Amino acid sequence: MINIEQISKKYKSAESYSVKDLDLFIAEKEIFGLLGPNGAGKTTLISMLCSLIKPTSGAFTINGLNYKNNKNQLKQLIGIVPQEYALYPTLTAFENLKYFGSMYGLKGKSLDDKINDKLDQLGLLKFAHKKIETFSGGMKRRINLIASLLHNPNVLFLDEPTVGVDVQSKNVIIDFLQNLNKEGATIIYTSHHLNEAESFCTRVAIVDQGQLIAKGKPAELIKSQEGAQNLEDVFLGLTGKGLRDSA
Ligand SMILES: Nc1ncnc2c1ncn2[C@@H]1O[C@H](COP(=O)(O)OP(=O)(O)OP(=O)(O)O)[C@@H](O)[C@H]1O
Repeated sequence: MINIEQISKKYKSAESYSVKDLDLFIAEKEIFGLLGPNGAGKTTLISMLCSLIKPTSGAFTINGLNYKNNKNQLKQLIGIVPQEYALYPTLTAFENLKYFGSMYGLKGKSLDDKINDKLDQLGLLKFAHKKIETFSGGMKRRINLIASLLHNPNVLFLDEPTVGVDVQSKNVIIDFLQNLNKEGATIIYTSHHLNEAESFCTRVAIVDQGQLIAKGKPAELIKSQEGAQNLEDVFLGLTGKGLRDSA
């Protein structure tokens, strides 16, 4: 249902491509992990799929919709959880979520009920009327997650949703996403947590230097690489052990 064909992105100020000629198909109801070293192009790819930036060339469709002709329909279909918090620190959690809901035309009691329900599911109901500036990183990430799905998106994109959060918050987020998936949502997420991806994802793709270098079910990838015990072994085998710093 997500069909990506020969997609490439070269930022105006960049000398080389951040994503190059990438083909990928993601089926409905998958939990799909995009993995890769720093600077591999994961955020760039996800940002194109969310129509936040335009591809330099190539194309993609989500449920047959394309970003050139169906931008508004795509906006209703997808939810986006960015890496950075997009919350107003001096407003309460509830006020923030009311604001995000209103951007999708949601309002009234049905919106309030939905916000309370999601806050409850993510263990935050008792903090509903506290200001965001008093929240920990893990709490803000969970609010960010709720903000992205008040309009019931079919497809949820998450850019490193569990980075910098404690184990408890991480488990709550993963369980919550697994439940969403059971209810029918397709989930595409980027991560550096390979153990997490190994157990959480139905399939993963490993991206390096803007190109897809492997894809498949975690167990199949592990089996296909000699000596690999886990996804981390596969990842290091394919991407090498060198640092990927750049500036
Ligand atoms: N706005 C931009 N302008 C120019 N170059 C960019 C821009 N955004 C990203 N890049 C470059 O594109 C490449 C891919 O970056 P991207 O953020 O997509 O990687 P990533 O896999 O998400 O990395 P990380 O794991 O560190 O988040 C990098 O070389 C980065 O420096």
